[in-house]
Amino acid sequence: MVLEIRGLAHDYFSGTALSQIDLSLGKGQHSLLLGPSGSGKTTLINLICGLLTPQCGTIRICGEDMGAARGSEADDIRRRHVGIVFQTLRLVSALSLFDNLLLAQRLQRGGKDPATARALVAALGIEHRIKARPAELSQGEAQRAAIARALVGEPALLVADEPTSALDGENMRRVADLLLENAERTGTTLLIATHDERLKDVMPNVVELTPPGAQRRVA
Ligand SMILES: Nc1ncnc2c1ncn2[C@@H]1O[C@H](COP(=O)(O)OP(=O)(O)OP(=O)(O)O)[C@@H](O)[C@H]1O
Repeated sequence: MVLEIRGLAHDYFSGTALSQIDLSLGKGQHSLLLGPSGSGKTTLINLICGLLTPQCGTIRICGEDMGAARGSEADDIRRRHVGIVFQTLRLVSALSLFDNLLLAQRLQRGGKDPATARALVAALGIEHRIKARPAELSQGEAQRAAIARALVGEPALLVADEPTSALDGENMRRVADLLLENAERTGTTLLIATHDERLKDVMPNVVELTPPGAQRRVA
């Protein structure tokens, strides 16, 4: 299994954010993590990425125990196995699009592979913008750059946080297709966290997340 979550729960001082989450995704499987605002999507992503420590339950990524990992150990598991498309994209503003990709490769793989990075930007239709800085990109180009940055290290698991909520129907479809096509091309397992119900039409495998207390389906 690329991602295996069992009995995961998380409380903040303000109350319970997640309770009894079970989720398994194998290589190349894709799933939508669908839930309204406050249902715990970001909390779950942060737990999967090792940015939060689980209070209860287990998280394994490619067989490695992310839930028990601490600090640099969690960073290391994330770097080796997980690509993340953040809602706010988080490209490095001082670097060109291409240098953002080479930096991500170096951090994730310990070396650069310009040919792979170039092939990816070509596949995403932004090859002509590789020298541009993030501020010079359109919103759609920046979004594709963020997808390229997340995929360029060839992660086993790609996690995308609300990649489409701000987009109109046509662009929602484009971004979803880009994520799916590129994840399929690289054999990457894909988890999209969103409250955007429109994505149900594109990704049939849905894990519903509702504010704590409700039942979740095990994928
Ligand atoms: N750092 C925190 N401290 C206390 N409570 C928090 C914290 N982060 C989130 N929460 C609470 O936990 C619950 C789940 O929040 P979370 O951000 O995971 O939900 P979400 O589904 O990602 O929401 P949104 O779609 O609005 O981003 C909410 O009730 C939220 O108020």
